[in-house]
Amino acid sequence: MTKQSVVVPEVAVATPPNTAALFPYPPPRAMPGVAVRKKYLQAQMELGSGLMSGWVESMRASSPTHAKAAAALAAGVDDEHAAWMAKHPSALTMFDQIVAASKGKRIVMFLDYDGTLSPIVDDPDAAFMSDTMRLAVRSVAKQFPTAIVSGRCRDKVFDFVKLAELYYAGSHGMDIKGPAKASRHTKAKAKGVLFQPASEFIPMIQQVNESLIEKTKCIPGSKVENNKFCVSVHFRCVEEKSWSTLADIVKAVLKDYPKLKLTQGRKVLEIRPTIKWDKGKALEFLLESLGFADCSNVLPVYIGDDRTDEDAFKVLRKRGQGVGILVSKHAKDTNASYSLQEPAEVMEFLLRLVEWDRLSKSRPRW
Ligand SMILES: O=P(O)(O)OC[C@H]1O[C@H](O[C@H]2O[C@H](CO)[C@@H](O)[C@H](O)[C@H]2O)[C@H](O)[C@@H](O)[C@@H]1O
Repeated sequence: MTKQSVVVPEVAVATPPNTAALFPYPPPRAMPGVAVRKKYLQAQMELGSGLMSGWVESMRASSPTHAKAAAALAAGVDDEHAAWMAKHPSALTMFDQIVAASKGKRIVMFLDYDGTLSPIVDDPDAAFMSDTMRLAVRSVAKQFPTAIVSGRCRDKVFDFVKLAELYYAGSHGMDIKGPAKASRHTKAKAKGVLFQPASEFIPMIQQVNESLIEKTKCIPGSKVENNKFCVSVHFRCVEEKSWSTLADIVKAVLKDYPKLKLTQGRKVLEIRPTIKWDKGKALEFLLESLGFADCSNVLPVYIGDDRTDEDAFKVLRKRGQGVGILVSKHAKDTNASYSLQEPAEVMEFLLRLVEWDRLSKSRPRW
């Protein structure tokens, strides 16, 4: 399988069955105010404008647990949230409509890790998944081909999930591997799949990682994480007054590496190769590997909580196919159609899906 063989289909956006009356697909944009503000912040980040205030504002916005977000909520953003929920209804409430859309189709599950299968915690090395969540994911993988799509490096996310029957796309999709253990979904060609479109960047990422470790030592609470094809600089435990200094340091290091770019996740700055590859491309690659390129009889379900998951939600919109579910307690501009509040709800959704599939005798089997 080569990178060239991955085709981004230019299909018209269609409406999945049984959902149109309730909410349009693709879903309407979230509140204009939020969308405009996010576009402004994104533009600043993408242009590398040097407007450090923009970076810091974006860093502040990177987690809605921030005191200002809480204050905004208290100040009556409830209506805004209700409006957002109407546009991105709970995947649990809309469960029947979601499964109705899968009639005659094979479901393929894509699951982000941090914030989706495990709760967000201060220490990235302690983001463990519960045993009950692991059992739920294992049950899902028995019924449907299932992939974990994470910003973490593949080995690390595997160490957390510990399920050999899954597909893994680590480093924001830049490191894809098929199941190590056979399952009834494992076709010979899909099992062997291994794709690393950014291998040439490994030495550069290693250099940047070392340089960042050295240069961020002066910022208490910061943490640099080597994710093999990308690097994460965490600021969750950094005092807010030091955020702009941290952003300055990261940007100064990156000046010497024009082939790397800076993006942002939940209280983390992410350094990635400038190649056109992301979680959305990984989703398409995996569907193709599973034999679903240009197929209408597949329903990809993608669940994620972060900005990087938006690339996958966008792909689903573009295909006019599939279900994007954002994990968030707060209103966010998103391309997902549905929402779930937290990992506990993700688990409930997965278990309902498994139960529903078991009881649906007429479902296509692998
Ligand atoms: O794509 P994901 O699986 O969601 O990975 C994205 C990043 O997740 C991790 O960081 C996030 O979770 C940490 C643990 O809860 C939290 O401390 C941190 O603030 C979050 O940003 C991971 O450590 C990063 O390397 C991933 O890029």
